[in-house]
Amino acid sequence: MNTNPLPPAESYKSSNLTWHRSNVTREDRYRLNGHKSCALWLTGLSGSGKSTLAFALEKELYRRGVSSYVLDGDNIRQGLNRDLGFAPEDRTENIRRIGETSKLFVDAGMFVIAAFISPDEGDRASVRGRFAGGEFLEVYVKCSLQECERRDPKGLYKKAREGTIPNFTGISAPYDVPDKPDLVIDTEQFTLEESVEFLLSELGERDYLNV
Ligand SMILES: Nc1ncnc2c1ncn2[C@@H]1O[C@H](COP(=O)(O)OS(=O)(=O)O)[C@@H](OP(=O)(O)O)[C@H]1O
Ligand SMILES: Nc1ncnc2c1ncn2[C@@H]1O[C@H](COP(=O)(O)OP(=O)(O)O)[C@@H](O)[C@H]1O
Repeated sequence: MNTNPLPPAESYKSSNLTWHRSNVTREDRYRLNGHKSCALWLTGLSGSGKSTLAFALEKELYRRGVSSYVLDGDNIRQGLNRDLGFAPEDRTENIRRIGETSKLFVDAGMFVIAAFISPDEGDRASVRGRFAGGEFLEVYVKCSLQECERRDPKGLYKKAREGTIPNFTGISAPYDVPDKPDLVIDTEQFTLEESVEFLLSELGERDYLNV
């Protein structure tokens, strides 16, 4: 199994590096956990339902004895990525770091549920490129801008319309609708429970939930 696609060497700031292999294989970790691992990458507008869906799915996986962990934009930006803002280059670095973090979780044999707007198709493709086939599923959390703005769970759209939040995705910054997502969850069509059930059944059918 190809577990380590490496980024191009010219992108490293350091030289004279050696890759150290673990004595524990991916298959060892799968056997220990009783399931495989995968990154579920949730992308969508603010208010589309990424966080709600991510944490509901995490809870259901937990109930089924499956190890998973949510990486959520709002949370990560208060810790690991607190040095980053919302300019395009900051978003790119945000997504790159989360892609690398997600890869560590998958290497460790866990499911990672990454909930980030991740508006740029190129940034999302770069993350996908860091994973071996089958280790990464892009999930488009689909919801119209109109409905996201109606929900406005944090009052951010209102502020963005008033001009107090610059570079706000969907209002004053772009969102690239995924071209070929692996899965689509339309949160205007399906309830939260239906969406979680759908994701669980997809993981089951794709044979991730056993060894
Ligand atoms: N300018 C601007 N644009 C978009 N979002 C903003 C902005 N400022 C703050 N927020 C809050 O930050 C959350 C998005 O962070 P992400 O790390 O997911 O963004 S990105 O992927 O780097 O585009 C986003 O969370 P979600 O609403 O859960 O998507 C907002 O709560
Ligand atoms: N079918 C649905 N799936 C997920 N969230 C929904 C759904 N219907 C309504 N909502 C609501 O939409 C809002 C989505 O907010 P949130 O999960 O923070 O989105 P995001 O993380 O994409 O910004 C929440 O208030 C949630 O209760």
